[in-house]
Amino acid sequence: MTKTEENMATAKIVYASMTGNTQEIAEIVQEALEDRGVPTELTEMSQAVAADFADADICVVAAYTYSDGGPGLLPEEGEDFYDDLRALDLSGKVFGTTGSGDRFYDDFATAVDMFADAFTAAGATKGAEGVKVDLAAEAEDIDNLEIFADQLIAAAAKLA
Ligand SMILES: Cc1cc2nc3c(=O)[nH]c(=O)nc-3n(C[C@H](O)[C@H](O)[C@H](O)COP(=O)(O)O)c2cc1C
Repeated sequence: MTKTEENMATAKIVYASMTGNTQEIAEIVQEALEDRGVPTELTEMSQAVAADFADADICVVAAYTYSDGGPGLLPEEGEDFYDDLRALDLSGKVFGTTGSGDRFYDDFATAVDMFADAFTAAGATKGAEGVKVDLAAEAEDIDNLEIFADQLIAAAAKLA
């Protein structure tokens, strides 16, 4: 496992965002983790490969949900990433998922659940329930994202 000198966990957040809502959510999580002493790398999904999670103790995906009329609900740039993620061995790592959606849709923020399933398939341990945000994050969402960060850190400490 990757550890800093103080035996503190490190985190990696990969996000997909079309209009900025999920990017902001990812940045809120990054800031919350860093405020709590966890060095956190933030990468846009099309610039990342799932195997990058091998270098982190806490793995986070933040993704919007996008239904194109077909069965797909993942961001287009997330489809390969999703398949690659499922095929990894991330045992010993903690994961959390979050993202923006729109309550107007029946499949509200379903990508948050789908990425959680992919992490589970990869053998990672869920450190916090997924946080689904309706459009842009508001004060209550920010509180929930800070709790999410706390729970991920606590879960990583337990696994270490
Ligand atoms: C064509 C289209 C389809 C969408 N489908 C869904 C959907 O199935 N479920 C959902 O929760 N949100 C859906 N959304 C809403 C987006 O997920 C929402 O606007 C989100 O805030 C976008 O996040 P971003 O700003 O990070 O890109 C859809 C948006 C568009 C434009």
